[in-house]
Amino acid sequence: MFIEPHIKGGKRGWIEVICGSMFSGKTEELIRRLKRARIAHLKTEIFKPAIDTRYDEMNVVSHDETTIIAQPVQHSQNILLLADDADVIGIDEVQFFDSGIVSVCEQLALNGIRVIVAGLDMDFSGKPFGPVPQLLAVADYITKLHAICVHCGNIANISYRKTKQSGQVVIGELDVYEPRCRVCYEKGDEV
Ligand SMILES: Nc1ncnc2c1ncn2[C@@H]1O[C@H](COP(=O)(O)OP(=O)(O)O)[C@@H](O)[C@H]1O
Ligand SMILES: Cc1cn([C@H]2C[C@H](O)[C@@H](COP(=O)(O)O)O2)c(=O)[nH]c1=O
Ligand SMILES: [Zn+2]
Repeated sequence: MFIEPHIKGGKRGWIEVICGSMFSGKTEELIRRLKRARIAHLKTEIFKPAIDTRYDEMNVVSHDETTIIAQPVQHSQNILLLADDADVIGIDEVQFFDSGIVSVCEQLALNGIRVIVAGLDMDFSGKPFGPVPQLLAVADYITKLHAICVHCGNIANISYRKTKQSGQVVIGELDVYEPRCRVCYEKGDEV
């Protein structure tokens, strides 16, 4: 479990990254941290890339249907404009943002904001996904989560794509992806 850092005096910002495969609980963990911040009477703002309309155009929704109100944005720079006077900012599906999201997060943290981002560390082929490696490099706190391999019940670290689509970005759910462990991932369609 992630323990919120206790900062002595002054308003200091920092960057938290929650990463892992699909179904590992990234969105649930993001929502949990944001709800706790609200309980502490902190002002929160939540953003997601406009491309992700799977469950809902506006809200961030986990696979288990936990929900929180969010603002869809087209470009990372919009977040700086919409941040208002937030104490805590959450960003889901951060892998889909342009590379400018890294400096946006750093700027927000410099401004004293706690920035929590959640996203896929790897795509379906095992390649690092979009800005996530750079975000991991500049993060103050990192949480790596794991799903359960749908074939053997072990810890799953990667999202296996069940279709033949080859592009990096293919929005989908269990119809397109399943979380797998290393061994079951290597077996491909022969699992
Ligand atoms: N194979 C699986 N392993 C773990 N959780 C799963 C699996 N399949 C479905 N789930 C559900 O997905 C939830 C996590 O959803 P979510 O937070 O949206 O994950 P992520 O954002 O990492 O894709 C779990 O609490 C569980 O109910
Ligand atoms: C592995 C992988 C995933 N995607 C897409 C599929 C989903 O729409 C999101 C991930 O959502 P989650 O909250 O982490 O379950 O990303 C993709 O476009 N390309 C990939 O390689
Ligand atoms: Zn497995």
